[in-house]
Amino acid sequence: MIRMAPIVALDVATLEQVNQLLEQLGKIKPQPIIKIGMEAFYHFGQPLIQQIRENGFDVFLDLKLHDIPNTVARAARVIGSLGVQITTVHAAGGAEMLTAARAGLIEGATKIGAPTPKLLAITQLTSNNEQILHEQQHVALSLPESVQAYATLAEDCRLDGVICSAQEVAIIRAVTQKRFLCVTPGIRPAGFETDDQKRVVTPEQAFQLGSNGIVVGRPITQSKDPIAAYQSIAQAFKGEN
Ligand SMILES: O=c1ccn([C@@H]2O[C@H](COP(=O)(O)O)[C@@H](O)[C@H]2O)c(=O)[nH]1
Repeated sequence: MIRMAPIVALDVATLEQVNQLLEQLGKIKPQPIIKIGMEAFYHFGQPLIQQIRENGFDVFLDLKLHDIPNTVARAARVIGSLGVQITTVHAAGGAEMLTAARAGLIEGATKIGAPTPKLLAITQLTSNNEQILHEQQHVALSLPESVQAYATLAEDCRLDGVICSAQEVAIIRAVTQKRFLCVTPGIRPAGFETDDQKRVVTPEQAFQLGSNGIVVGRPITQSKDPIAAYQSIAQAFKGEN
């Protein structure tokens, strides 16, 4: 089974913070994968991706595309040409949108002669729970059923995997091929604040539950010692690059 090194979510607001974290994380071997989300990308854009790649990190560009198929295909084409390793779309966009995202990504990557980034579908955000699903989204399925249905849809559209909570990995494995990836945010080492995350697990639990990769932000980036925080999480998850 693929076990990636923990992915660090670089959700910070200033270049000073970015540079400090990259300098610290650059000392770790194997180097973590760096996740650029909306905040960092909207602030610093493509030059930041370039900078991170030049520093030898793999990049997970987490822009969670969700729009009409044509718009998503065109955006994915751009993302495919950026040389990133992983990117995301919302499964809720439906089959036509997911297929368009994949096609756009392949086109963009082919244009620059790079490998096509892994495309992962967001199932249900780890900040959602049953109550939100039923009372605000008016979804009749249970949360695990909804996640499982989105995983099946993503696999049918030939995506590489999904973003889910490690709590749902087993039910996804029950209906997907072995190579299908389950990458899991909502990670909190024991004793940490859960913040806005609802479906949380510890790094140890994520490993036991069979997650292919964990995404960790605040427990590392807001730590007084990000290197020690990363290392302790990496030891618990036992990922590789
Ligand atoms: O369902 C999802 C999808 C994406 N995320 C992203 O992961 C990190 C988690 O950060 P923490 O600080 O460890 O909570 C963040 O960038 C989210 O955008 C997610 O949490 N859940």
